[in-house]
Amino acid sequence: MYFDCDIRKTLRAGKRAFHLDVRLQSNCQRTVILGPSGSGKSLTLKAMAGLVRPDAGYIRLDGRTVFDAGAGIDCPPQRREAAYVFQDYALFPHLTVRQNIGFALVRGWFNPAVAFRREAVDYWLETFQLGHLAHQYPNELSGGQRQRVALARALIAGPRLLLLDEPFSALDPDLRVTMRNELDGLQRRLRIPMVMITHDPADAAIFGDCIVRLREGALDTVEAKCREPGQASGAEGTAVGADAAIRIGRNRATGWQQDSS
Ligand SMILES: Nc1ncnc2c1ncn2[C@@H]1O[C@H](COP(=O)(O)OP(=O)(O)OP(=O)(O)O)[C@@H](O)[C@H]1O
Repeated sequence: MYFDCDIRKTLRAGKRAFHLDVRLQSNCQRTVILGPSGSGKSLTLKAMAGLVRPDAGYIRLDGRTVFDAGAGIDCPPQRREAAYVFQDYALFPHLTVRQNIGFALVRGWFNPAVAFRREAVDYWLETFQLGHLAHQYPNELSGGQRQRVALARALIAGPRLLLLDEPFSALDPDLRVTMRNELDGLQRRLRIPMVMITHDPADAAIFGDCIVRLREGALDTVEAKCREPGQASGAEGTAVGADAAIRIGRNRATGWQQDSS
């Protein structure tokens, strides 16, 4: 299983509470999470990355337990071997392209030096055709170049899972097509499993080996593209295909509710 999560979390803002209650396990190379705004997509992905701490449940990534509320396990994000790429890429504005990419290789409080050289950084600069931009800063890059830097920074640490939060939303339509094709080719080449949040049906068509729909903090539907006819699917079931299996859990009445307290 690339991931296996059973998480619950309640977030409160004033008198309202949002309840996330998601159980999901998948061995699909490419999983897409869809759902209306505010349905809990980012919270789910961030919980997997270790950026949001669930109140209860567990998270296993590639067979390794990175969070288990009952057992008191909560690996910090940098030890989860899952790379999270933010919607706005979250590059460090004061670091060059080379330093941004090298950041994941540096331990402690120090940023990589401007002249930071490592074979791995050179490899990713070349892979993403960023070599000629190595000394530029994020505000001197185009949207597509920034996205490539963010992906290179995510991949350099050799993650077991790539978590992408709307990776193309900041790009104009033409560039979106280009970068979608680039990521498609890269993922096929590296065979790195990924989970992507998107609103764009074109992303789901390309990357959705499994498509998970969330609604009001809970699982709504799951589709596995290569699902064999007649196999179970629904709120409690399993959809299994040739190389894809996804199991989905309860779909309780969750989401934004008036807090009665
Ligand atoms: N820190 C917080 N405190 C209170 N509520 C929060 C907090 N963070 C998120 N929420 C609420 O949790 C719900 C789910 O948020 P989430 O970011 O996961 O939505 P999403 O499905 O990713 O939406 P979008 O597509 O708009 O990014 C939202 O209703 C949001 O307002």
